[in-house]
Amino acid sequence: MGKIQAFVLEKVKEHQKTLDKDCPRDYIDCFLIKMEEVIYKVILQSKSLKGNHVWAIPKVIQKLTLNRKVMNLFFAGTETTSNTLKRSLTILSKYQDILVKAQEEVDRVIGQNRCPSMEDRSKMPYMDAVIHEIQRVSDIVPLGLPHATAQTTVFRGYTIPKGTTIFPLLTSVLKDPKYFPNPHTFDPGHFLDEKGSFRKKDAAMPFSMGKRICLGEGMARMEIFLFLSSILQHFNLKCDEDPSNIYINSMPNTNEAVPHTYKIRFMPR
Ligand code: HEM
Repeated sequence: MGKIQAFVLEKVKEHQKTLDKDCPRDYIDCFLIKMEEVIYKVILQSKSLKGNHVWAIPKVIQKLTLNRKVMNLFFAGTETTSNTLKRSLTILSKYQDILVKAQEEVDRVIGQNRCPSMEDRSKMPYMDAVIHEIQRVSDIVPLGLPHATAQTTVFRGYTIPKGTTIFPLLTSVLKDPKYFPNPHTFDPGHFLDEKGSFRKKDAAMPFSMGKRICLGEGMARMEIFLFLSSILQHFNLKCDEDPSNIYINSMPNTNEAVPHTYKIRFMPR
């Protein structure tokens, strides 16, 4: 944790040194520009103030907040995607028939002579279905993130007082047999219609829903598609375990959906 914090601090310092206000490069630059604007305003408004004016600067714009926000993005954006990719490799090593079918689609749409791009996704319904099903069975944020009721709310006859902490259990939807006939089986067919076209399902919500839906959904979907397509384009996946001994559910007693670990060999195709 300390190491990541030090890394983030160093990055913020680097950004400060090389900041060009007319050409912000990323989130840190935009935050620093806004912070300066606000600090300048505070100083102008309070010429009579002496010493440290930090207390007068809204908390949401202080450097401490920037460090925390970058840390949040770091955790929210790395562990989630890498966890999903780890699970993808395990699942596809277990289900070799599905791996081969996805590779056939990669070969047909992308071929071997160029890198996958996001434009390919709409032409790859099987791969799309495989990825949606990986995210559904993996269910990596089973409890969702805690929210609170903004006002007293009546839900299915229960009165929930204002300010009550709510955990929107994503598992209850992702594994709901009403929407997914074999909820505990890995089956890309959950997301395909009779013609083999991709079939969207509202109940597939690994990124949650509503106003606070995952901020990185688009980025995560892009990363997972590009990583997996590139891997399948160039490699077969082999695990030394017998497929019946490869477990795709989370480790028991881990609330953060920690996957089982296997050694998987990447064999050039
Ligand atoms: C497979 C990948 C990912 C999954 C499954 C995932 C899932 C989630 C879930 C379930 C939430 C809670 C939403 C809620 O409060 O109801 C969330 C929030 C969030 N995620 Fe992700 N996430 C992923 C990747 C990412 C990436 C790549 C980023 C950024 C680079 C990111 C940034 C965030 C942020 C900032 C929030 C908080 C949003 C807010 O409170 O308004 N996530 N994510």
